[in-house]
Amino acid sequence: MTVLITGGAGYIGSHMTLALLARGRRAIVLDDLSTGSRDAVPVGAPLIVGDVADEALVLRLIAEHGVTAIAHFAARIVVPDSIRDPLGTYMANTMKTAQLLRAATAAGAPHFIFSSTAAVYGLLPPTPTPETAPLEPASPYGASKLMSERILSDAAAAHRLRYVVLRYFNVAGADPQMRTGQRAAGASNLITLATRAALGMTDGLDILGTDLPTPDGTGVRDYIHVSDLADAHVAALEHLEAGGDSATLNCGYGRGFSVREVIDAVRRAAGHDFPVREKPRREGDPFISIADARAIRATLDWTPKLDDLDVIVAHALEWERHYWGAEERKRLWTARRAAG
Ligand SMILES: NC(=O)c1ccc[n+]([C@@H]2O[C@H](COP(=O)([O-])OP(=O)(O)OC[C@H]3O[C@@H](n4cnc5c(N)ncnc54)[C@H](O)[C@@H]3O)[C@@H](O)[C@H]2O)c1
Ligand SMILES: O=c1ccn([C@@H]2O[C@H](COP(=O)(O)OP(=O)(O)O[C@H]3O[C@H](CO)[C@H](O)[C@H](O)[C@H]3O)[C@@H](O)[C@H]2O)c(=O)[nH]1
Repeated sequence: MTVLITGGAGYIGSHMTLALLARGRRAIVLDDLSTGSRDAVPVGAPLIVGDVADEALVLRLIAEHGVTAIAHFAARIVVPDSIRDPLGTYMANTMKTAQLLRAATAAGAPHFIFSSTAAVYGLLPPTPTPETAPLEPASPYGASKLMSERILSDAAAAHRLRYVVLRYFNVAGADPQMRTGQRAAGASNLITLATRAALGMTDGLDILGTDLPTPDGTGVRDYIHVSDLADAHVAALEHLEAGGDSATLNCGYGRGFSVREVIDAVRRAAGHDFPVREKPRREGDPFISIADARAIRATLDWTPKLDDLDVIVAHALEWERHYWGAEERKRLWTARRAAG
């Protein structure tokens, strides 16, 4: 009963590995370290450096370790990169998911958990957004994930495979014990950027749009703590192991916060102010993105423990401080100043 975690050296996969080990489960990590980091893989889970599309390798791992479930996190995740390089994105996300599924079905691994995204819903979904909302991804990234969902459901229908697709909303925060967190220097998500601005690693934060049709004019998102998200994966695995049906579920808390509310939370956590500039809206950003989270609550045995923006932001800030260290923060700040 070993779980193969692809992308387990990355941000979310490393949290799921911790969550599994905490339950006394066996986990192995397959990661090519393209964006992940060796240090992120928790002690207790062997790391195999390799590609999810290496079918011979995956077949060998399944046989040698007795793999009964695959949690597939490995992907290229940067939306603007997917617009610049759609073919690379489809190859990395969609084709490689198909290749991984070919190995999984050939070896008879019965359970599969897939990391999808709210980006499958497009720019103007109904809010809160149910799983039945129109699927109109606005980027190759969202489309690559939607196509993977379809491939997975077709493969499951034809083989002895059951799955849970989790469509994440906005993932943030870090392990409360600071064992792992966001390690990408180039991370572009709001909470990471705001905490780095508060720590003086950058010269401030841009609010991307203050004239949106939202209560305070800034974008609204459903921020979910990464450790709660990891627990949702474990609950999804246990659902499948208990004989539960395949399911596609939103993964969010079902409530939203604006950019200004996030900034206020970061100011509270840091105990001081930091520079904030008002800029035009970002092309292709949804105004509001909030999960209709009823289906996940009804389907999985999952109770979020960290549904509090102040907690999410405090953990993100503590991680940034802990991970980067004072010297590195100073170096990043100086490099940023030199770059203008
Ligand atoms: N971070 C978010 O806010 C968010 C939101 C929605 C969905 N997701 C999805 O969650 C998953 C994990 O995202 P993350 O934020 O942890 O990203 P990440 O970049 O930190 O992790 C991805 C990991 O996959 C590895 N990888 C990439 N291609 C690989 C390959 N071909 N073979 C083996 N390993 C490979 C990378 O080295 C990295 O360790 C992704 O599928 C992403 O699309 C993330
Ligand atoms: O410097 C910034 C960065 C972001 N924002 C705003 O903050 C909100 C959140 O933006 P993020 O970049 O943190 O997240 P997105 O909602 O754009 O995207 C996230 O959710 C998507 C799903 O909808 C995808 O999964 C994507 O990978 C993931 O990063 C948005 O209103 C955005 O305009 C700012 O004001 N300033």
